[in-house]
Amino acid sequence: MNLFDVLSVEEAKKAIDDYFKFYPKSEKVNILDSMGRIIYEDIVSEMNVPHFRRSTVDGYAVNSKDIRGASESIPAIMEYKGEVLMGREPTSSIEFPGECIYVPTGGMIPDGADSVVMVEYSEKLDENTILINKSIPHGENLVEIGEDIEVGEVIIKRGRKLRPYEIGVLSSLGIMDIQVSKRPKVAIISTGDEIVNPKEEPSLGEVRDINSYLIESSIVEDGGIPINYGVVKDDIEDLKDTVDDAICKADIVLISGGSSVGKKDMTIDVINSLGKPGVFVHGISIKPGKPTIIGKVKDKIVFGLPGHPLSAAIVYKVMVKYCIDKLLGFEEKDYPIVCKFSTNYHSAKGREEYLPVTLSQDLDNIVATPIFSKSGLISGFSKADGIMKIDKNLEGIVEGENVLVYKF
Ligand SMILES: Nc1nc2c(c(=O)[nH]1)N[C@H]1C(S)=C(S)[C@@H](COP(=O)(O)OP(=O)(O)OC[C@H]3O[C@@H](n4cnc5c(N)ncnc54)[C@H](O)[C@@H]3O)O[C@H]1N2
Ligand code: MOO
Repeated sequence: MNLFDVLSVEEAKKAIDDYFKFYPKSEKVNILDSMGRIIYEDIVSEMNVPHFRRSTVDGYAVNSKDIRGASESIPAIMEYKGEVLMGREPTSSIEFPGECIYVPTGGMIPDGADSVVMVEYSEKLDENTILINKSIPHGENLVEIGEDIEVGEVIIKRGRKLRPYEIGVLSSLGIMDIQVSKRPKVAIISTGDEIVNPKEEPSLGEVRDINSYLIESSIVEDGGIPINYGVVKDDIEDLKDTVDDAICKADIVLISGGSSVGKKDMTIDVINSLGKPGVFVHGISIKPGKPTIIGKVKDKIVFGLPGHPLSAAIVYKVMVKYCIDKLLGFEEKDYPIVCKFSTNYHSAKGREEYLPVTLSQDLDNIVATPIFSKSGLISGFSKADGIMKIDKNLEGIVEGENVLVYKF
């Protein structure tokens, strides 16, 4: 890899777009299994919600003209025409002038009424007479037909990540099954003679596998299905067989470690040996994560992630998630928060830098404080509240400057 040949993040994404057309696939799920999934098609309402006029209070349904000017000293005298039962159609309407009907919260408004006076502003004079001592405008305390959702309205747009609110909307429309994007399968292979299963006690020179756990969890968080191959030692034939198998089973293949220039760094050779065009990116101007590899084999995208855990995590977030989102048909709208930076910081000009930060609140601002961590260490991210992106054209940030932080 030549430092002068590395691509910017945007150029690397453009290269991915040139080599791949990702098409989301869909499957049908029950709405209770759809939390966090990406909806595959627009949901158009076939009905009005509510489909009848509904009271939002316990009170008397009236024609607002009848109680115009009513007050405690001069109440409106109304004829009581009975009550609406919950969940039932009213058995009568009200006539103008002078009639009212009792309606419970959520009850259907009888014809002839245009508003509901809360029961607190009424007094029962006798079995047939109600005094109303408050004037309210037309439309007060009721929900009109279609006020929530109108027939023909696109109520959930394709590509939205489903939250409890959308699932509530779907149930209000009686839609119990929906098409969502299929979860992309993402294979993760950790490489390195020194990497041992975390259940084992590492000898001197060995380290426990972090990356396949870190990346598997990230894949789950982002809506993919992880296929974890665990650790493969630095044997080119073993690695080729494992990557070949992963290419058949997964939509995206991640190989962690072996992306740099050491004599056992064999990711490039493995990708190139399995099919054309092979590797098309080696090196991205990003910190951490520079020695990233991206290739294409049998129409599948294969990433060589740098072995350092923080580098692998950043490259996953910036590049791999980009592909997962495309396979899901999801465009994340991520709104960073504006924070004051707590110190002076010299950044790597020419490389887009990602810096973990902790957040705190002073009198006027949210303050972002960097966590100085080497990319080979893991604990930095677990202490961080978010991550800050420093533009590749900046030489640094000065204390008190506004910065944008993406919360974890
Ligand atoms: N001469 C150069 N050396 C290095 C360069 C360079 O440009 N020239 N780049 C450095 C950078 S930056 C990074 S990042 C790393 C990337 O290295 P590799 O992708 O080849 O990864 P390894 O050498 O296999 O591992 C690096 C480091 O990370 C540890 N590691 C690997 N996998 C795991 C895992 N699954 N769990 C926990 N830790 C893991 C590994 O033990 C090494 O310590 O190269 C620099 N070198
Ligand atoms: O790119 Mo390395 O990922 O800086 O540590």
